[in-house]
Amino acid sequence: MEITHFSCQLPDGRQLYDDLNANFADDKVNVLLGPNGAGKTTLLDFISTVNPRPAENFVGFPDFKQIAYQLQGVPFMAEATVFQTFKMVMAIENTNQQFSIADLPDGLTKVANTKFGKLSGGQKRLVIIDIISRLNRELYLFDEPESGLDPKMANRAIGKIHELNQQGKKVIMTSHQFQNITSDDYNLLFLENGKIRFTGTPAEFLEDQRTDNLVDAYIKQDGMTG
Ligand SMILES: Nc1ncnc2c1ncn2[C@@H]1O[C@H](COP(=O)(O)OP(=O)(O)OP(=O)(O)O)[C@@H](O)[C@H]1O
Repeated sequence: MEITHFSCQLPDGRQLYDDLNANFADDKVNVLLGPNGAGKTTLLDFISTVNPRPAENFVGFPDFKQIAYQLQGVPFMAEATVFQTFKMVMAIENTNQQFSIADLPDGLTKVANTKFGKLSGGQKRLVIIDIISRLNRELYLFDEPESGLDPKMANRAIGKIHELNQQGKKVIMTSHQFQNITSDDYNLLFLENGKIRFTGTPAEFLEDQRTDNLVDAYIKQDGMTG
């Protein structure tokens, strides 16, 4: 999957993307990094076709029916319980699986009968990530999946995303909490001032910025064009 020579201006005239080129690895979890307002979420909107996706600039991405997208917002009914929400999605997906409370992931069984609207922000995010991970798609997009999660749950969310990729699914996520993303199974793409400024593994990012700390590497990269 690649984006080639993509430019886009915002309605107020700001140049959000300026001849942007990006290469996404199929066999790694792609992590879009970059400062607030750089355009990470909007890029996921284009990839997912929430925003119309120009075919000449977006090459090798699956059709929207083959994409699952975890938006930052909350897509489920406030009045349905967690268990009903899972059951409903499984029924729509036509998986023909029997789904019981015991099938809910750790951390959600105790709120199985709580209404979705009454969950905490982090619990809502956990439900969304778990449900999305159960869908059968070619490409999964996650927008700041660890945001608002406690460290244990954040690790679990990242673990699920990593597992999807290990099962052969393509994954692109955005993140501001990448300190624990250190293995070669990740492909970092640093977006800033309209272009992808760096692409490579965490180890390559550290080497590029001559440091042994990913946050330092991020700040140094940000300082180069910011
Ligand atoms: N349809 C739109 N109309 C006007 N401005 C828009 C539109 N879509 C995006 N923007 C602007 O584009 C910029 C990039 O937004 P985006 O949400 O993609 O950034 P981001 O990198 O995901 O930021 P963050 O890390 O803070 O979530 C913002 O300044 C936003 O206001």
